[in-house]
Amino acid sequence: MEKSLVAGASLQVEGLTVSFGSGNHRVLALDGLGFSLKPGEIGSLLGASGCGKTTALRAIAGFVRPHRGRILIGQREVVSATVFVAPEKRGVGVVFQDYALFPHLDIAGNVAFGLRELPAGERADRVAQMLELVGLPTIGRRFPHELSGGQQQRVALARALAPSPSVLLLDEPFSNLDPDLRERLALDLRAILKRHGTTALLVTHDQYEAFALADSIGVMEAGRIAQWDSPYRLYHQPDTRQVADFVGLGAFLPGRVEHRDGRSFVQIELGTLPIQTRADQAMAGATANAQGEVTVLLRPDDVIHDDASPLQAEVVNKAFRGAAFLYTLRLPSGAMLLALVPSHHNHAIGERIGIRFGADHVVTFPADEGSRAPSLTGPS
Ligand SMILES: Nc1ncnc2c1ncn2[C@@H]1O[C@H](COP(=O)(O)OP(=O)(O)OP(=O)(O)O)[C@@H](O)[C@H]1O
Repeated sequence: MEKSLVAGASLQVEGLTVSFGSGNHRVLALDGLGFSLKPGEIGSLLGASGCGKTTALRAIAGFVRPHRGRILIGQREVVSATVFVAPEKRGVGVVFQDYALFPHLDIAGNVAFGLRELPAGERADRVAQMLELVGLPTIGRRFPHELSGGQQQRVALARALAPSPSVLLLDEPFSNLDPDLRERLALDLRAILKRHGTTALLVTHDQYEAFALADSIGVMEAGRIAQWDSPYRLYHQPDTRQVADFVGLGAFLPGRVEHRDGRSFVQIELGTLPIQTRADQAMAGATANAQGEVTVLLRPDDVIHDDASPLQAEVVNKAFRGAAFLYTLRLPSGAMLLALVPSHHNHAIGERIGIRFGADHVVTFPADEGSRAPSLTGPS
């Protein structure tokens, strides 16, 4: 029977500041970074290259000494103005990008590496338990070079989990794997971490990896958190245009906020969109200029294909996504839009199709300045 497993601890990071170099060559890698994870929660730091993700992870692990800030693991302060606990005393496990398995040790030897204090019998039980947990119960006698990349990644995870770390840190653990395997392993890893009750922090620049794995995601910009939220809210309610740009696909269209009969609306080329929630209303109020002009974010799933709609858009491009097509559409004004349409609606490039707005929320940002054209966003 499976032994009861130790749940993770909370992780609290406050005002973490790290810089490298000096004088003109000084780089501020972390600029007052703050966030927290509850015991058993999986968080992710997501951001473009150079935004400070790896430095954050290394500071939590204890490989980098911050200039300012505090880190608490559970109730224990591991970093403050007067405290610096050595990496090996923090109870933190790390899974690196390249797995870093020991080539001369077999798989059981690798997983047993952090268990030297346990008596041999208990150690063997724990290794078996961990290999079972990651779905590789029979490979203990093989060597790392005899395993696939995905299997090596699971062994690295088993090794990191074996000493029951209070917090597990994962540094782009899937980046060496092919894209199909990545998302599947991210989902498997989430199930394993949840079963184990491990608090974990993943750093990645791949939003789909973060979406598949994390309960909460912090989008980082220039060494700080731009928005810390659930994957759903980051996608549907981004606080800033930069976050909207970084997370998910979409289009930015010009709009105008109007008020009638005590209700607010946004007028865009797709029609008049009622602003339903107080949060959306507050955002529209805060972002509109004196003329009421705003920029409206439209995700591909906000745009519905409807043959009966009077608004027609031209198919400019299409990408088959299995269950759906991602269409790039040109509106009569010339503005571009993305639409996710069930794949039995197979339209040719150049065809005109009816569309309408189909979301229950409206996300607005300050209006584009001058000649800046409406644009598409997202990695694709
Ligand atoms: N040891 C170092 N010495 C000098 N500068 C460093 C050092 N480590 C990181 N930096 C700089 O600090 C900034 C943040 O780097 P970091 O590696 O944390 O970013 P990242 O978001 O993890 O990027 P990537 O996704 O490319 O790994 C970058 O400008 C980087 O060049």
